[in-house]
Amino acid sequence: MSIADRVRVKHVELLSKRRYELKSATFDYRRANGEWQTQVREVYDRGNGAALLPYNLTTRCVVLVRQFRFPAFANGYDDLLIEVAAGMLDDAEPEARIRAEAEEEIGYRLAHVRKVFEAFTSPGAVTEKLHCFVAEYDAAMRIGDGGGLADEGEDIEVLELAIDDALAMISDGRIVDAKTIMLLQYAALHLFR
Ligand SMILES: Nc1nc2c(ncn2[C@@H]2O[C@H](COP(=O)(O)OP(=O)(O)O[C@H]3O[C@H](CO)[C@@H](O)[C@H](O)[C@@H]3O)[C@@H](O)[C@H]2O)c(=O)[nH]1
Ligand SMILES: [Mg+2]
Repeated sequence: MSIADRVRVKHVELLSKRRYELKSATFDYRRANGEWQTQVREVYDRGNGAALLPYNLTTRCVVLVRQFRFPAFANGYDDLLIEVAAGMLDDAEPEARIRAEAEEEIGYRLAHVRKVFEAFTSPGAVTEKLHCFVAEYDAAMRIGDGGGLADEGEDIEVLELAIDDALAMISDGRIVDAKTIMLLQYAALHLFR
């Protein structure tokens, strides 16, 4: 099913373009009752991304990262964020990008990675679609310390946590990142039983 016949884009204005693009779109939308309504929406386009939860069924552990996120800090979160490893695609294929991020951010060279779902992370304002992966890992796959690219400002700590502890950290507010919550809950439902 297409909804293209319900949308007529009339005007798109570029508001800002430094590293990424912020636009304002004016469009007509045909409402459920058939009436056309003009709307204006700001749209932030940073491209798409990929995220990964490595898991080990024998040790019942997962690998996460901890890093500073200025937008969360600006919104009152006074701590480093605990997240899954993730990166922006920069036009690469999601699987290739997430394998590279796993090496850069957590220092693991993974064997099989498996996409489990795609998710729009903030569809009212941001175009981003996130490709979410899981992968089995073990100690033999560790090839380095991870940590990210210091010259891009990354300063990433690698955390290996028991899945039960990570799930408890969602409940008590120590994990507040959406993609991380989604992947941990996926793991609880489908991987660790
Ligand atoms: N100079 C500059 N650097 C930026 C800016 N925005 C991001 N960066 C830098 O660009 C790099 C992007 O690193 P990635 O690992 O590719 O991306 P990410 O920030 O981890 O993104 C992941 O998480 C985001 C938040 O959940 C997701 O939005 C994204 O899709 C991806 O999953 C980081 O070094 C980051 O600091 C900016 O406006 N200016
Ligand atoms: Mg990243």
